[in-house]
Amino acid sequence: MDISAVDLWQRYQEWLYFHSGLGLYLDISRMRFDDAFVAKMQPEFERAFVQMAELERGAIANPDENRMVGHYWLRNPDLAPTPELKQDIIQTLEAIEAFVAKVHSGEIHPPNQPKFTDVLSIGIGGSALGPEFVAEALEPDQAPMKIHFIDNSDPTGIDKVVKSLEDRLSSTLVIIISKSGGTPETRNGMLEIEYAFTQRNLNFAQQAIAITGVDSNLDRHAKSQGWLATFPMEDWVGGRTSELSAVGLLPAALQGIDIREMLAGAKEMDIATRTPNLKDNPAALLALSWYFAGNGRGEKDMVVLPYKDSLLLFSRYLQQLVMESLGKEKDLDGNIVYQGIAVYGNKGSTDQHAYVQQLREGVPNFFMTLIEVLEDRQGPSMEIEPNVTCGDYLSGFLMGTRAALFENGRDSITLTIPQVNPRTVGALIALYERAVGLYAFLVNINAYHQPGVEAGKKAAASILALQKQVLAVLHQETAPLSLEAIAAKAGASDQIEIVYKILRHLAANDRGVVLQGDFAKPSSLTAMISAS
Ligand SMILES: O=P(O)(O)OC[C@H]1O[C@](O)(CO)[C@@H](O)[C@@H]1O
Repeated sequence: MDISAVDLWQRYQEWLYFHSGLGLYLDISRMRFDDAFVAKMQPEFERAFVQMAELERGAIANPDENRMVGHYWLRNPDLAPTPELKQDIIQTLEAIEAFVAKVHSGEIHPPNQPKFTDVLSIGIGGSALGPEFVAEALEPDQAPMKIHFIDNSDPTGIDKVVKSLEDRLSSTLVIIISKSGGTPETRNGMLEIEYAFTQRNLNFAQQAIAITGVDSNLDRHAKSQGWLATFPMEDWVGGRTSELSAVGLLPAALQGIDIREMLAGAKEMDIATRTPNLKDNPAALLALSWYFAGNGRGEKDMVVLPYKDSLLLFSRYLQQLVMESLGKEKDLDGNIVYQGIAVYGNKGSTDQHAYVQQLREGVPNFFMTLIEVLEDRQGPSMEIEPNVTCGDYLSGFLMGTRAALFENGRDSITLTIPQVNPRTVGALIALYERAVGLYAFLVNINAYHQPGVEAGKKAAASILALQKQVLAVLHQETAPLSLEAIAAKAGASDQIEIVYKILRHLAANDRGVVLQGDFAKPSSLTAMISAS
């Protein structure tokens, strides 16, 4: 499509979406679809709008897990399918606010300290990415509490957090977030921090709270240990759509972020994205663009570049939301489809000095989403050059990248918000949640399960079970054994490579295992339990 500047300006105006309440613009004019494509997609969208309305009314939209999908109810409890669910949502929100007020006032405080000073949030995936994104985007200058995260089973990462908190560990409120209440990384983080508390004679239970599914292992553990509080994570809220449940709201409120405004922004966006009319529905416009870019098969990656440092983690947040929702082997009819859209990005203009070279000139396997924030900063800016500020440069870089990409046949979407604030962040979250939901209906997949992740978890569990067997074998021997012999004795002859890697890891960590031989030739190695 070779288009003149005048026609492009026309196309821009024809496709521009503007939400006056939020001051949000969506521009898909630089996606090169034509009218025939839109006409072809129209009936597909009509179907998707009907399916979406059913989902919001409480239909089982996650057939595998036999669950409703209710994150939309969180910001408008009146939509909940039963009065009980509505009441639960309202009560949880009120409980969060009451708890946070007591923490901020010092009514709830750690033993021997007048107030909690810090929050340590331990969780992974959907139980971390939303709170991390929001903390980075919205942390107030004078936050009443500073937040820290553990979102991995990496001992060095955990040590770093503990070290940074050291003197304030005694006034740190620890939140363990896990819907299932059984995710190993989160459990490990909890045990490590509990240990750090014990070593310092601190009482973990009196500084801990849990956000988890009712009656999960974590819920029972927290209650039996007398933790400060527990907050529910409803089974109809998926991890990656949980930012506006207790998972995201409690940490945000503790940091002094206005969570009612986040909910209000999301609610306003939900209303806009419920419109069953393609051109008036920003989520449908996004889904249309994604479908066009990747042929409805994810053939192109979604690069997300917010031109605002505080939105740095948005692409990481979207990576889970989009890829865990859309990355599926089978469609709803059981056909093999290998669906998905790969998402990556950090921020502009920083990334222009990294990989944008390839985007402009290299393999054209992506489409871009540029996120623009109209307000440069609060207060006036100095002039870098006559009549030019730093923010003008950032804006110029964004427009320049958009133009340079388009010139070279690379499509882009531009999303513009007036400011990064709780309302616009809530709206962004809601916009992408709905776009993912609509796109999933278009390509006929279940966006609300994650069977692929389970396979990795099971494999990891079997490796740890094998490690125990390997150690048991070694403890029965006094002479060094070859890897082959160890694997055979552990009943895992077909797993010799894993046995080797387990032993190499144990040997590298003073775990009582000695490996000897030529390290360039693993088959020459022998292992034994060290003498000491
Ligand atoms: O909140 P949980 O149950 O600990 O799960 C954390 C994350 O793990 C996953 O289940 C994938 O392993 C995500 O979907 C989820 O957000």
